[in-house]
Amino acid sequence: MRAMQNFRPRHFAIVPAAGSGSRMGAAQPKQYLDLLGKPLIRHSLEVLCATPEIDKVFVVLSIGDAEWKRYDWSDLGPKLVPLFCGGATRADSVLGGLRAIVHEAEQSDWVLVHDAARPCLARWHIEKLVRELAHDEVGGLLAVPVADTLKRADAHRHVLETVPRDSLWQAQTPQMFRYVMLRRALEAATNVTDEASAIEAAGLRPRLVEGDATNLKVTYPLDLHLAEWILENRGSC
Ligand SMILES: Nc1ccn([C@@H]2O[C@H](COP(=O)(O)OP(=O)(O)OP(=O)(O)O)[C@@H](O)[C@H]2O)c(=O)n1
Ligand SMILES: C[C@](O)(CO)[C@H](O)COP(=O)(O)O
Repeated sequence: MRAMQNFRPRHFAIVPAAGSGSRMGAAQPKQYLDLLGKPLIRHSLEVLCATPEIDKVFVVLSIGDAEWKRYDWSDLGPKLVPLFCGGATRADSVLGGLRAIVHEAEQSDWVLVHDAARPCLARWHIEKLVRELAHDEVGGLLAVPVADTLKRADAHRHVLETVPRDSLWQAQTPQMFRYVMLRRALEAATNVTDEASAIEAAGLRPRLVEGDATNLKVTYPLDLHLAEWILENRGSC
């Protein structure tokens, strides 16, 4: 237990990076694809490690990951800790990471889960999330309001309904919750695609913190080109 006099909840980042990138269709997992001369994963790791509010960055890699050790990460400093405990699903990988830090994280510490597949994370995204959720009872996530009209379709792609979009948001990452709350929620959850879903299933209501569209998830080949443009032109957009 840490001394109370210098008590400040710590912020641990967990970066799930154990996916196969099947929708990208590349020869290697998308987190290692070249993006402006460095592996895609490195972009958000650099930002997380350089952000003073973040105390440690745990990267969850697949057990058989043979790419990680091909790179020199030493310039990112001692904050960065690789964990070879990825699972079959993203939620399994995040839970594996949470379990791996059980002796380091305390109940009141915050965990920020960030997709390795979101390389355009900016420091202001992290700082805004940490600032706006600092006193929140539950925690929350970066999100952007839905801008397109949304349709629900049947199996034959015929429209069933237009979904009112005025209260719809697209979830992003980082998603930030207290360590024990998040671990227990994920241990109880089934078939969740983000951390907030597990928290909601526990009967709690995460807060949305507005980010922006530059923090896209690189899922399909086009997204890699969009990420490249964003990283090269972020200052002017
Ligand atoms: N078993 C898994 C699956 C995904 N992820 C990570 O979760 C993030 C978001 O997942 P996604 O974009 O779906 O990545 P992939 O699962 O690799 O992509 P795909 O679904 O196209 O295979 C990625 O950083 C990915 O590496 C993970 O750590 N463990
Ligand atoms: C966590 C997430 O990025 C929020 O939008 C998204 O759910 C990840 O989905 P994926 O299918 O695992 O990429």
